[in-house]
Amino acid sequence: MNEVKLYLTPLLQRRHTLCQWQRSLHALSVNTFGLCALTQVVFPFYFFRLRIWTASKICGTLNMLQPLRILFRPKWMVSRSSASYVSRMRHLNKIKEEDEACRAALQSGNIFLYHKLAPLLRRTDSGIYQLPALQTKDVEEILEKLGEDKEMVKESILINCTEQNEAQFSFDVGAIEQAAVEELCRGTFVDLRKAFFLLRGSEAPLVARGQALLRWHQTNGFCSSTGQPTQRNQSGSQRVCHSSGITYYPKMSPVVIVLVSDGKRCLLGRQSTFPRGMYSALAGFCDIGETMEEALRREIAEEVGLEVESIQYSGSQHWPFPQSSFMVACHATVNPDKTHVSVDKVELEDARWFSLEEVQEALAIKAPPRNNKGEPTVFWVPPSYAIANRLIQEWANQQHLKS
Ligand SMILES: NC(=O)C1=CN([C@@H]2O[C@H](COP(=O)(O)OP(=O)(O)OC[C@H]3O[C@@H](n4cnc5c(N)ncnc54)[C@H](O)[C@@H]3O)[C@@H](O)[C@H]2O)C=CC1
Repeated sequence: MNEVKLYLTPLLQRRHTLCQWQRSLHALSVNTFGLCALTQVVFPFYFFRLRIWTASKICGTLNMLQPLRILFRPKWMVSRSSASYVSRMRHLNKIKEEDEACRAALQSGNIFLYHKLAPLLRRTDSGIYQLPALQTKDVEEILEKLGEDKEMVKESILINCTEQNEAQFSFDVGAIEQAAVEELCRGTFVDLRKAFFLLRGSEAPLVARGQALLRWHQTNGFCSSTGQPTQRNQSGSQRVCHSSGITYYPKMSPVVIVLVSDGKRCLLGRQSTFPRGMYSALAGFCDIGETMEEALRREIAEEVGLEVESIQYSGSQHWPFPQSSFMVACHATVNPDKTHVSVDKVELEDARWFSLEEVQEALAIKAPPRNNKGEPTVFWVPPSYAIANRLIQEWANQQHLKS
């Protein structure tokens, strides 16, 4: 039930980003070259290479003159100085692995506060919500002011590091009175689902990552083999049971999410727990030992009784609700002569084919109109931060280019 709430207020605007156009052109180029063979998956290597090619088409011919080696690099490696990226990743890895280095990094690092897994947000004068990054000494001061042991700050969990190599940590103050911390920090602890709507850019994935790590530590305090307490390393990248020697690492459950098309329409489904009128791409957890392609084909067969003919990788996303999932997003096609949908009513309330016009209308909705009970009254799709939205947007762009 909670899961549905994240879709209630789609505040963020959908943007036709360069990436989306690149992906659309990429998809079109794949079709043009007749590469819709059975079970075709575009691996990240090939995918990124084509993305760079399509970006060059859009931006003019200049990029085409880049040295060939650039063509084999992902986009983020092209747009950034690789030296700074490499040094940042090496620095991050060092503080992740070495306790002493991590303790030193914490002294000058940034800390994001959570209260019982709800992140602290601060509203700026211009009404924008931000994730306040506190310094370690600030957090120590807050703890002391509230009569707590300032050493508690050492329980912070490493999340990432900034472009300036400053380490970023998450720290849960759930044992302390919420209002007192909010007052001292001039902020509010907000449920993560709401925070996802309020934050912009890279702050949403960052806050989700911080929460996912805190949640994992809070629920993995004991060894499942011996029942003994597990001990974390300084960065929080692992927990060890010294009795059995077992090391535990934070985990994500792989989920495949797929937008099925018959060439002209796309298939969307809804669960009974979704808000009224909302349809999404079909998703399902991978079974152990399955490949992504096997999971995708199985889920589509189980949920809607269709056989997938071709698969095209689109992208991925860490999804923190209700617990960490690793969403692998794909487009898939079915034979246009075999499109009869038979819905598994245990899994889905409904699934049906939608035309480009219907999808475009749904994508244009910022916030669905509601009846007097507050229920949406039209067909709408998940908000832009969900990878389902990206798949639907990509499909619509591709259809638009085809027509
Ligand atoms: N980011 C996005 O755009 C979207 C994300 N999702 C996410 O994808 C995931 C899967 O979607 P649904 O299948 O609709 O979810 P669901 O929550 O309806 O789960 C379906 C079934 O999978 C099983 N299950 C639950 N947790 C599992 C786990 N960790 N490993 C293996 N099996 C598990 C349970 O039997 C459950 O009934 C959910 O976490 C959902 O939040 C779904 C749609 C869009």
